[in-house]
Amino acid sequence: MIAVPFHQDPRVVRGFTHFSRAVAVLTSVVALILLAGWWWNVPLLATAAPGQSSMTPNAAIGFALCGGSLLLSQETGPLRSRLASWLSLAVMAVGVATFGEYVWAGEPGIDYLLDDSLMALVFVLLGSLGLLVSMRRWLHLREGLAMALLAIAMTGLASYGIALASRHSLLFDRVPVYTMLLLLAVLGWLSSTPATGLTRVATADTLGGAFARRLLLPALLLPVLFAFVFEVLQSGLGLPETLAFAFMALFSGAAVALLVWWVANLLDQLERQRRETLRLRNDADTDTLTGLANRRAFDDALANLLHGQRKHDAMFSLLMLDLDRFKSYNDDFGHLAGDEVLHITGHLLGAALRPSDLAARYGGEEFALLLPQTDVTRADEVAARILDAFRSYAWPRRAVTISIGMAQSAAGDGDTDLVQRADAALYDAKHAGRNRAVAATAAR
Ligand SMILES: Nc1nc2c(ncn2[C@@H]2O[C@H](COP(=O)(O)OP(=O)(O)OP(=O)(O)O)[C@@H](O)[C@H]2O)c(=O)[nH]1
Repeated sequence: MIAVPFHQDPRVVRGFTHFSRAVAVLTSVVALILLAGWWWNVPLLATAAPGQSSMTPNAAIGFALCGGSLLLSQETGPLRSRLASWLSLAVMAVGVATFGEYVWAGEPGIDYLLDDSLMALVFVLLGSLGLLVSMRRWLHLREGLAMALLAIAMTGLASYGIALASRHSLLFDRVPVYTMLLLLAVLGWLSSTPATGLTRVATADTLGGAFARRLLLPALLLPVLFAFVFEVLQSGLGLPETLAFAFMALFSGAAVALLVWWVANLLDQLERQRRETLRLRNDADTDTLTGLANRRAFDDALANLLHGQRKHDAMFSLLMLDLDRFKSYNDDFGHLAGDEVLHITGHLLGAALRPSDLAARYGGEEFALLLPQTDVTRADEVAARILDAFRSYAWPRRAVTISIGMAQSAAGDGDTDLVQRADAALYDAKHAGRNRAVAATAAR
């Protein structure tokens, strides 16, 4: 399979970068506010969420450093990226210190995310992720770290869903603020390199990109919803466990079906848009009388093939074709009859070609064929087929013939060289008596 490069949507890439910066600022500011609240013992600021205990310094410092590192990692310049790496190292140090406190201090002098050791792990992972992103190293490892952190944050959020449904204290204390900061920080790090790794698909200007942008967030929220619904069924409504499971299975199925329906709807909408765009583009590139490509489309295709010839030595052939004594046909039978001949010519040329070839109306009663990866010997066979098709066609008024000039592309061809060679060969075909094909090399 040919490797086709990824195409990013620049607006989406900018959006991801702005999101990442906003996350960096938000994380730092929230963490600093909570740290100030803890320092001056302001209950309102120190409290992570109503009714929950305060966010203590380790977590606040860790998130503040993480936000700073995320902000600096997006700036260019070796000094800033080195500073970003150091800040991420400091985040790891917060994790290690937290773990030390947990193991050796005996009493937890710190607050915790899910519990002490898990919070320590979170900061070690978060710091490692930041360090690797800042250094632009080991893509797969850092994405593995991001996924692990995302799983921790999602577990926290799911537990929040359960707590919300049962209205009792949270499964993991102080989940909302910590978990939201963690979730934002991970998404912020992933978005900070929008053109690499997993994020690359979400910023692509393709169908896959559109899906990823619309569906990833709802998919991430599903576990929270599931946990919430299950708890409502069991504790809120007091259903027996079996019944709660049965309803849950029903709910999961319905949720997945809804997601599939959403995907199908999106696919349908995007496909219809794509077809309409193709139709408009096709209309703009098509000659209405003959149904062949118009001059503009021919010029584009020729430029592409010439580019391929220069870059990759990809040879192709050009055929210039001109109806014989068409003026007298018009004079004898009228312009409309002449138009009919042009229309039939479009059919005959289109039928003689492979899907990869291009037949165009070059202008008036002159046509051009582009045959990729075809040398002049093969082009001669195509020309013979076209001449035969013209000879054997049951023309309505009188037989119509066509003359053909052929030329093969060559290294060093400029923009007009090939057309000039094929035109010269066509001129020779006319002068040799018409109703024939002449190759450019023979013509010269
Ligand atoms: N009906 C019709 N005629 C066209 C169209 N475009 C160009 N023509 C006619 O095509 C004729 C071309 O004539 P010439 O260039 O003198 O060449 P020819 O009579 O085909 O003679 P040779 O090319 O030497 O064989 C002119 O009479 C144009 O009016 C078109 O869209 N419809």
